[in-house]
Amino acid sequence: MFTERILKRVEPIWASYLEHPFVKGLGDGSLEKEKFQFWLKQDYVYLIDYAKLMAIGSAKAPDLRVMGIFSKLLHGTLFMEMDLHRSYAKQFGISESESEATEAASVNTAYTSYMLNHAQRGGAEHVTACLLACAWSYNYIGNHLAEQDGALDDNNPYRDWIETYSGEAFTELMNDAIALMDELAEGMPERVLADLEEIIVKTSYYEYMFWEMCEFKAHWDIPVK
Ligand SMILES: Cc1ncc(CN)c(N)n1
Repeated sequence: MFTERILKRVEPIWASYLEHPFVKGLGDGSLEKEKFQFWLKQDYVYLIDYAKLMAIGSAKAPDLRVMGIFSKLLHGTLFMEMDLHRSYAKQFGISESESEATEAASVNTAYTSYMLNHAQRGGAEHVTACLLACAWSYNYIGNHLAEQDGALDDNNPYRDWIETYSGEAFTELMNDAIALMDELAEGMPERVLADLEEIIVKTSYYEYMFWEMCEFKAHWDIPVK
């Protein structure tokens, strides 16, 4: 299976997320509120562009069934995953319009532009490669954090985050994305598989950079005089 080969390649990158202070802070509840608020707003606009990937995937789908899979992923992003953000935003005093109007920071812009560029230039298999690390690595993080002592205690403010990304609904979407990747990669020449692998590795690096961006609340921080 193509995704088995992928997992071997990206797991060391994903393991580094578990050591990242932002991710550790989600797990033990020590993450500063301001850093989480930064993630919440940046991730909201990230997910708007991420959902557009699936709309592109639907348009490029080889048949109605695959079109339906992209559409399910799109619906899950807008109305399941983003509900988590809306619920946290309410808790943290951020309005929906403020979240939606957030200016994407530099790393966020680079990451979504990278994915949308490859999705527009390639076929449905490239679109799927673009969205895979995002879904899969959050589930990987959610599952690891859920196993940690105290992570799911009532007094961890990030418990809902961990429960969502390790939960059944998100796992189902991730499994759909993995199965779709394997199906579309089947029979593709090595040249194409190498391109797909490159996209998944690069998006995995972008995932790390996104955590780093949120840890330092980095925006477009160039000291212009
Ligand atoms: C940056 C990022 N990467 C992944 C996910 C999980 N869909 C997310 N919400 N945000």
